[in-house]
Amino acid sequence: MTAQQLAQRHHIDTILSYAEGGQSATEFPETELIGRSWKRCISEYGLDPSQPRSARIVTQQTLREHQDSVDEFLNVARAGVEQLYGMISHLGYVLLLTDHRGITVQYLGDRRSDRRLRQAGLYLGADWSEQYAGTCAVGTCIAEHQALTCHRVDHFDATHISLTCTSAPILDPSGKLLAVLDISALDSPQARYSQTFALNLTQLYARMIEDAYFLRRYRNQVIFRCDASREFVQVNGQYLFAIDEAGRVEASNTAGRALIGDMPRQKAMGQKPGLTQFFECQLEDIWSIPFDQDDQVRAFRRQGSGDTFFAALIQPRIVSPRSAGTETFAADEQVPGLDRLAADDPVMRRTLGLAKRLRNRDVGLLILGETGTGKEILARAIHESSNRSKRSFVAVNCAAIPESLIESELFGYVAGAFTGARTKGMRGLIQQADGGTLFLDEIGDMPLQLQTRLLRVLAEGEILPIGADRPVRVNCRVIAATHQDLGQLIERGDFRADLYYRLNGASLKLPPLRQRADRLHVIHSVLDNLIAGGGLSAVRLRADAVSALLAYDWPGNIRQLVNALMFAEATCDGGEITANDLPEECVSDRMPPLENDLSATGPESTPLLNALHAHHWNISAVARQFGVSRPTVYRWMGQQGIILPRFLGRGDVSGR
Ligand SMILES: Nc1ncnc2c1ncn2[C@@H]1O[C@H](COP(=O)(O)OP(=O)(O)OP(=O)(O)O)[C@@H](O)[C@H]1O
Repeated sequence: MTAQQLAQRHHIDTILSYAEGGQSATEFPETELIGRSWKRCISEYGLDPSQPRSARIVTQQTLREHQDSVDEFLNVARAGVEQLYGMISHLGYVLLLTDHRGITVQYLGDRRSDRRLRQAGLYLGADWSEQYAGTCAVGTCIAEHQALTCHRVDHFDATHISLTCTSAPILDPSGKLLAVLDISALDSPQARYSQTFALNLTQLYARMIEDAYFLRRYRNQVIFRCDASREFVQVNGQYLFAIDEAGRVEASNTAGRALIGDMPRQKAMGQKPGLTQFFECQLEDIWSIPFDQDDQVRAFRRQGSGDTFFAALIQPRIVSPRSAGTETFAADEQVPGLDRLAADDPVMRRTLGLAKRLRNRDVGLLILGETGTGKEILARAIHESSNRSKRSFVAVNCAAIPESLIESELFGYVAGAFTGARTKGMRGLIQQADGGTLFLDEIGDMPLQLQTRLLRVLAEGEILPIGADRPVRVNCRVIAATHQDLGQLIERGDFRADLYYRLNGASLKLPPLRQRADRLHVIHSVLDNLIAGGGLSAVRLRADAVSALLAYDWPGNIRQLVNALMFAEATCDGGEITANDLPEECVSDRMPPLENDLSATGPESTPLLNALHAHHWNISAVARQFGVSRPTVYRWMGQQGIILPRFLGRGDVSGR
């Protein structure tokens, strides 16, 4: 008896003993999956391990029928199959592609070993169904819907125990098994782990072929392709969804189905899941992804988990009348002044989309966001991209003007209106914004009685300067902003609900920097702006600095980022900012104290006054010195009775 015959005899004994329960399934075979298959072979298919079967090759006629049933798929799979074979042929592997019944419909192997391969069933037309061939990679993959390696003695049939075979399933867009990709070798090392790489490679190619087929099947529909990696989404995005014009998912690849759940079941129940159910987005967010531009990737946050996914749209090859309807949404106008404020953060995109649509309408806009998130920058950008851009943008910080002066500042006064008034009177800030935009920052700090007057301006389009007997018509667009919860202020009776509704024609949310998916873009654009504006010399950020900036929490948002970059530029050497050059709080694990954690009134009034003097009443510089926002400094000043010199009509100043 040859060594091979001995090994086969031993294998038959092992399986017979297993069938009789002589060996426990945990000892042999090595994996549960193979054990299940052996059981099926014996009890379901009635295969006899002592009767090894030669390979079954179907007739030419039958083969053609099997090939014809997957003709379109074979055309798509060809390139992937040839590429994979190019990688493995020199290692002694052959490649089989079978249909869902296990019939080999495509085969690539070494002609020099033709006879041996044919004998082993590694050949075109071979039947690798579990029912016929017993436990084997293809058959067991079909039965279990799972990729696996069937290594040597894992095979049921003793004639196969020198083979190592690895298979992965390929599913159609509805999740049904379409084909099996297999790579097999006539001889292999004993150790099963020698095939780990084969398993990974086969799974990778099975997925690529499956995706290529999906793209082919849905080539006339818009495909929403997404991935957790921004860089990979366009080359190899994992998740594919064919969508209709309402953003409903018609079909998805295996990964996509796993991501959004059991689609076939939902479909059977007559529900077509919409992408807006799975991502925190509106339909416009999806259709605003441009098809034909370099930067055609957008970030989306998953509902619930908040995980970020990056998405691109693949344009249909033929624009059907149905998908042509999407053009109403795709008309995502480019407005450079607004577009430059964000890259692919979903909240920012929605905010900017709304800002674009409303920039030339006279609805009140309310910008909401933590301190330093760029509320004033956004208001300016809206003004500059609107048809009011030729006229003034007047910014009023309601927290910065002492309550006693805010009325005259806003409404102006006529000559001789009150003692101390300028002899010629003064045009108020509202009037200065005539034809342009009035930006009311920190609107939550506006005194109640002035809220009433402001409401009248908004409702009637006219103001009554102090001391005037006739109102003056003004036509200004009002944009208000706050970091406060106006709802709470209204409940406490500190803010008028009617003014709130008048100001809040639409609210534009600015997310905190730490939540923005486009933080990298913000960091570079802030740096570029500072350099272009002459505020910084031309420095570059080293990778460790970028990592630290991306990881930090930014309680002071973009303003704090501006300060951190200015600090780093002043301390760095050789035109390169490293992590070591950043302010300590940005690189330490310790969270910097939040502004609110600082004492309510800030430093003692002497240090505050000293700082104001030292910085010539430059509030931004004082805010930087204490590491807080400008409104906080104004709040401290208000609490300590310190008034800006220009409000006192003097060159220098002290407390009240
Ligand atoms: N997109 C951006 N690109 C570059 N710099 C920005 C951007 N957004 C904001 N900044 C900078 O961040 C700082 C804070 O911006 P801004 O004053 O608009 O914030 P804010 O939300 O109005 O602050 P506050 O609530 O304190 O009034 C400014 O120096 C501004 O120039």
